[in-house]
Amino acid sequence: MELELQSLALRHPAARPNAAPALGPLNLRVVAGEQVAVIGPSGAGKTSLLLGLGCALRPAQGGLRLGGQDPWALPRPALQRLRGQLFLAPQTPPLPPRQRVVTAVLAGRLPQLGLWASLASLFHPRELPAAHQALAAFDLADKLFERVDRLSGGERQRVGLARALMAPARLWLIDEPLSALDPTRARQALDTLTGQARQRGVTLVASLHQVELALARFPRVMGLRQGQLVFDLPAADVTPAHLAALYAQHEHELQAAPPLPDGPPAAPPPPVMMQCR
Ligand SMILES: Nc1ncnc2c1ncn2[C@@H]1O[C@H](COP(=O)(O)OP(=O)(O)OP(=O)(O)O)[C@@H](O)[C@H]1O
Repeated sequence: MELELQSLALRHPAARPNAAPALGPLNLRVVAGEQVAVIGPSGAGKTSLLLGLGCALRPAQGGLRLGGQDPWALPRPALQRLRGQLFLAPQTPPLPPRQRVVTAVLAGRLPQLGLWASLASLFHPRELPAAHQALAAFDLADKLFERVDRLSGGERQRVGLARALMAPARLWLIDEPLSALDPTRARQALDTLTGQARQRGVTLVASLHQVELALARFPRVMGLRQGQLVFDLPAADVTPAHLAALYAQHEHELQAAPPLPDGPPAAPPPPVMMQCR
């Protein structure tokens, strides 16, 4: 799904009336099937951007087009249909505590089921093989019938990501998918997400605190700071100077410079050093 922002500004309903917008005004275009990482210090506007793209936050100013449509100009049923084509994964997936993992993952399918089929699926999970496959992609196949409240934080986060593989979505909006994962799991989860998005032709926009992974795994990287776009570049063109400017006064969120994209190939890769949280 293609997306376009024209001087888009976003405010949270609870924001002080005189507060600056959480995001923008911002111009942006992402073509269908593209993969974009959004980085920036805490409070930069990354989550707000994803909420705006996911039609969970109404523009305060400017325009938004998703797949060529202005979602906020659509009649309600059409807006609901459009929302069914978006998958918005919050940092902490809202998983009911006593729910089984299988039910939580199959909930990703709900936008394409009717009301009765949705209700029935709560009691008699259908499509078990698909749920199993989605979980296996995140190394969670053995948790299919486990209760959600018996999972670790990282496992819960991966269940939230497995839902994306079940969703009939054309746009995945993923907020900090790796915050509860160790470095190895983080790399695996990101490879699964980007690989699956590519296979399905889904557009992927993900906010990340792991700058080195954003640069290594995404072709395009946007830097946000105080709601403004600092850069929007191919990952290979992002330099340590860009990152230093993006994280100025927030250096604790960026503890080391990334390996230079065209640095000497003989050197062994440095350990994962940039823990931005
Ligand atoms: N629910 C809210 N009500 C009012 N203001 C908010 C709300 N959520 C975020 N903001 C404000 O909007 C701005 C952008 O916040 P946002 O959560 O989008 O940043 P972020 O880059 O995702 O931060 P983080 O990396 O810490 O998650 C901040 O100034 C923040 O204080």
